[in-house]
Amino acid sequence: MNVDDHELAARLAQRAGEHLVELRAARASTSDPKELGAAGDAAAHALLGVALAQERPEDPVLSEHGTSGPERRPGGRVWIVDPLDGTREFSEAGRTDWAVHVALVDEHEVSAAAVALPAQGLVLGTVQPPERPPRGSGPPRIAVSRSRPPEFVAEVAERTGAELVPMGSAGAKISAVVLGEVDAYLHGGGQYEWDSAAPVGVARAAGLHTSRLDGSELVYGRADPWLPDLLVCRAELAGDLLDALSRTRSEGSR
Ligand SMILES: Nc1ncnc2c1ncn2[C@@H]1O[C@H](COP(=O)(O)O)[C@@H](OP(=O)(O)O)[C@H]1O
Repeated sequence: MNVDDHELAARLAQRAGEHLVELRAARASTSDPKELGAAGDAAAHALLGVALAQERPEDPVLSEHGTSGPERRPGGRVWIVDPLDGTREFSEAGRTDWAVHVALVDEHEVSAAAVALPAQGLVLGTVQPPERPPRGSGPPRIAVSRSRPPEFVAEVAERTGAELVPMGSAGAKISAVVLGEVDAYLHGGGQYEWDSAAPVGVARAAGLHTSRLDGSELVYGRADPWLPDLLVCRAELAGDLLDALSRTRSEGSR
């Protein structure tokens, strides 16, 4: 079957997600959490690698396990995948904040993407970008890492009157913004392109603001995959959040 890149991303994220749900159910009582996370990551990685080699043999694939397939060309097409984002949350019974990321990057932009949230029964993708519900009343809600929240977020929350919502997985946090469950996601201190490429592609397709914390563009498909910080938020909040970030950082560096 010849499917386009948007459909392929969604189909593969869904398939890897279903596999992870089965594996999690089958091994939950027997594995220790680290082993369960590693087994899930390895299984989803193998599934995505085989499927992309079959469906797109001319494209390289980048993940935290390295690059496979043909050699990468600067600015050329590359699939950037995170087979299991939120490994820690995947191995904690009952948690739903983990995800599968599949993105296609071309000329340093995400051109097709999907994020599966298998424990929530959802796949969000550029094939059919989800519509966000209107923002409710009340203070803005900012999703942050539950295990490694950046030190400046409390200050940004205070300046903007926002509430912090700790959550695992970059994909789950960006999806929560896409779905209107929170209004923003702030991350600083470290990440790689595979942690954000797919959910940022979906967020952009859904009309959200996406940038580095200094407001500059997020650039994907670079030789060095280190992409340590990002902001994803409702477009109408971007000005206030970037301003609060800039003040917090300049006061902090004095
Ligand atoms: N300081 C840091 N350095 C490198 N990776 C980081 C990081 N902080 C978060 N990440 C990665 O970003 C993803 C989301 O993290 P968090 O839940 O803390 O927001 C996780 O990916 P994995 O689960 O795929 O390892 C995590 O490893």
